[in-house]
This record gives sequence, C-alpha cells and structure tokens, in this order.
Amino acid sequence: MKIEQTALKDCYIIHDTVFEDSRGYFFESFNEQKFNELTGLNTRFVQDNQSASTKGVLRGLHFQKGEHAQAKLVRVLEGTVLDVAVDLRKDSPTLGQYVAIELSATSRTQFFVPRGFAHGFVVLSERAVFFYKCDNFYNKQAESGIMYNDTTLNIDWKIPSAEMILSEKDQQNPLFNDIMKTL
Ligand SMILES: Cc1cn([C@H]2C[C@H](O)[C@@H](COP(=O)(O)OP(=O)(O)O[C@H]3O[C@H](C)C(=O)[C@H](O)[C@H]3O)O2)c(=O)[nH]c1=O
Repeated sequence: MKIEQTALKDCYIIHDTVFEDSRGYFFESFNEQKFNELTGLNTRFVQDNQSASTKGVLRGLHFQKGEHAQAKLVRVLEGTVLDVAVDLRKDSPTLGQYVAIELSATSRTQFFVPRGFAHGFVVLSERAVFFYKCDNFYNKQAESGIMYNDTTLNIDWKIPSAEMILSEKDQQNPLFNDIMKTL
C-alpha cells in the first residue's frame, strides 16, 4: 500500500499492492494499521456503503454537519467514476478548493476524503458500483449538500450537465457561499 498526497491536507490517494498470479489477483483492500501508519491519522471506520449507478448519474455533493461529519475511504468495484472532494474546513488555506480523481475497478485506486469535506462522484462508464467506508454513522438530520455546478467551486465534471442524472434532492442542493454561512 502506498499513499500519495494531494493539494488538500489529509486528502490522500491510495495505491494498493496487488498480488497477481495465474488464478487472478489478491490485495488487502483495507488494513487499519497500515492505513493509520501511512497517513499519520487515527481513523476507525464504522460503516460501509455501496451504491450502483448508471452512466451520467451524479451523487453529491454531500456531507454531514458538525459532530456527524464523516471521513470516507472510497473505491470503485465496477466501472469508472470521476470522484470529487471539496474542502469545507473553515480554517483551511484550501477552503473551497477541490480534488477530482478518476477511480475505476481496473485501477483499484482508492481515495481518502477527510471529515470537513463535501464529496460526490459522476459515473463515466455504462455502470459503476461504488463502495466506501465511513468513520461516522449516517445521520439524516445532519445531512447537507452543495450544488454540483456551483460556479464558486467551478468543478470540471468531465461530462456535460445535459448528460447528468441527479436525485430530486441533489437538484436542489444549496450554494457553497450560502452553506458556509451555516457551518
Ligand atoms: C448515505 C446513506 C443513505 N441512506 C439512505 C437514505 C435514502 O433513503 C437512500 C439513498 O440515499 P442518498 O440518495 O442520499 O444516496 P447517495 O446519493 O448515494 O448519497 C451518498 O452520496 C455521496 C456519494 C456521499 O458521499 C454520501 O455518503 C451519500 O450522501 O439511502 C442510508 O440509509 N444510509 C446512508 O448512509
């Protein structure tokens, strides 16, 4: 397992060590000791989530507020997505900046999104199965979001908005500048 820093503090790209042989492949998809040693964090994940989506589906940008904030370790089990993490940490010098990374079942790359970030992804392949570990439990009352096409964030999602499929909820997410007033 190797980790790669990003421009946003504590937001890491993880490259797993894959053992391939004539049968196929094996890799440790998560090892708490190695993860915390390499990141210097003390993360304990408590909930795993999985979703399947067709091409163009955009889930996000989502986050949970306050004490219910979640760090997420995300990866793709099938297909390809563009995954995006936005820094919402008020004291961060990179507040409002984002990292976008293509994750796929073939690359097996993982992406760690710390607490204090909004997170979302858009599906680039015909179908994608998305799996992620969370270090805090789901709390519906603490859920919040930001419009994916907020011009302040100016995220390049790589596909036209006309091709995107969003939930009713995600079509009505607040804007970054408005939500930051509530945090
Ligand atoms: C997130 C979550 C949802 N749910 C229920 C609530 C709804 O009845 C249903 C679908 O929820 P939602 O439409 O919010 O699912 P996504 O749009 O995939 O939401 C996720 O999207 C992006 C990618 C994220 O990073 C978040 O973890 C998460 O918000 O599952 C639960 O029961 N537990 C949960 O942890």
